[in-house]
Amino acid sequence: MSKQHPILQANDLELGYLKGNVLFPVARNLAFDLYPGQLTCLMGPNGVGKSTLLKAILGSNPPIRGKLTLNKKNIADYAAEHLAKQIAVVLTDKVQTGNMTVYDLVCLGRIPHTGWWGKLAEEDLQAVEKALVSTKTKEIENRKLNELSDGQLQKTMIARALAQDGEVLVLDEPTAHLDLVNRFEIMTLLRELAHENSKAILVVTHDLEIAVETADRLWLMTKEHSLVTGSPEGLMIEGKVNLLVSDNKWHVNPLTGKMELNIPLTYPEITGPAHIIPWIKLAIRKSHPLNDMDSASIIVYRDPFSLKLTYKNQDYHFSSIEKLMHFLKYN
Ligand SMILES: Nc1ncnc2c1ncn2[C@@H]1O[C@H](COP(=O)(O)OP(=O)(O)OP(=O)(O)O)[C@@H](O)[C@H]1O
Repeated sequence: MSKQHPILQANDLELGYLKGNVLFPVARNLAFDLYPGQLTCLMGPNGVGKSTLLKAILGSNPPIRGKLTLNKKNIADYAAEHLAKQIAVVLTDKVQTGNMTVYDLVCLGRIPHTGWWGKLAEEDLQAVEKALVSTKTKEIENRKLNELSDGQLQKTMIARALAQDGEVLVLDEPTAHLDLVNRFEIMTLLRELAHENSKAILVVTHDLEIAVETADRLWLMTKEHSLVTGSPEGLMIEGKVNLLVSDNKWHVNPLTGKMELNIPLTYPEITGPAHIIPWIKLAIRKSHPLNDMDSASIIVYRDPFSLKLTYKNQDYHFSSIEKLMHFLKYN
């Protein structure tokens, strides 16, 4: 637990949209603390109100009721230009500035300090340089934005937000269009930035596995329970990550952190290397398993790989997991 004080705090928060005099409520009873030096991931099903919460934090959709403070002062009481110096944001929209270079875009992060037409002073140039170096975009600073891969563009957007040099960094699904390695890289980079630069970083993501691996805290947002917060490890141990799964067809496996179908199933006794057993269980789940599997047993042999299934007092040998799956499916 951080010894630092929370920078952003909410209590009894209610969020929604006013259209004329009609209120469309989205979420209520939200309470949270966001700490500097930590990476926090906000997760929840589509439409639950994550972007609405980000808009409230950014001051663009004020709460219907409740308290939302930045450094103990109501967000609603900040002038827009002052809030922009404190909170930097990376949204999902693609930037339409193809002809601009990485360096130019990162310089735009200084606008809250210099104004649109302001000249960059020495301190601004230093902030830009630091942002380029810490996001590892220095080596591509002269590249045009329309020549970048999605991963490079996302790092550049993060560099721009960092150059802004606020205490809080808010990102809406920064890994949505990225491949697996880049998703881990971006989240690891955000974790490093939070820890090394003492930033409070709040990321909306749907990627449970990566969030569990990289975040210091998770905020789980659901219609029924508003916001449940804690360390990923604690929420896994208590089974609370299952709050993300509203459908009773699925659950999060507490051993692997992965989503699994809820098939009531007893597995055969499986003997073999620990890292192979979950994959054999997955193969069994996908193969419409035989009756009485609990009385069966499977032994896994290595070098060369093979499997022995003992079922109803008969032994069956398979040289691959696919052959075992075929047997389970068609016998
Ligand atoms: N400008 C708006 N006016 C009225 N209702 C809105 C507005 N923007 C969003 N909503 C509604 O508020 C609810 C929450 O939307 P929000 O975009 O915050 O969800 P989300 O959790 O970010 O979803 P997703 O994971 O799909 O991005 C939805 O029912 C949505 O239709």
